[in-house]
Amino acid sequence: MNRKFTFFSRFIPDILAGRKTITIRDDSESWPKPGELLEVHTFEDDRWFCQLRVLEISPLALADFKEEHAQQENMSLPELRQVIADIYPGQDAFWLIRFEVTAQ
Ligand SMILES: CC(=O)Nc1ccn([C@@H]2O[C@H](CO)[C@@H](O)[C@H]2O)c(=O)n1
Repeated sequence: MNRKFTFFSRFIPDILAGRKTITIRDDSESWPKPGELLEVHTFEDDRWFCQLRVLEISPLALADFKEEHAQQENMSLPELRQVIADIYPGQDAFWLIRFEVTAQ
């Protein structure tokens, strides 16, 4: 049984088109392992929208966010910093999860 993972629905188009290939999460979502398949649902209404394979999970501090990470989110670096500050106010230690879409 593959585990469930959620994204805010505003990111669905970028994920399905392969423009967003990473997500940055806190410790509570640091459990995915490379190779694992995730059944991905919307955060808002729990609707399945794709399956992802985890390619990499690695620690990433706020101070180490780079343009390269923003590109993999299909955002500018200031946008990415703002998104993270909105979702995770006051936090500075994260996990980078890199993925590929395996079904949609
Ligand atoms: C419950 C909960 O935290 N859900 C999240 C958390 C994060 N993200 C996105 O991952 C990237 C880096 O965080 C950004 O694109 C975020 O918007 C998301 O879609 N859903």
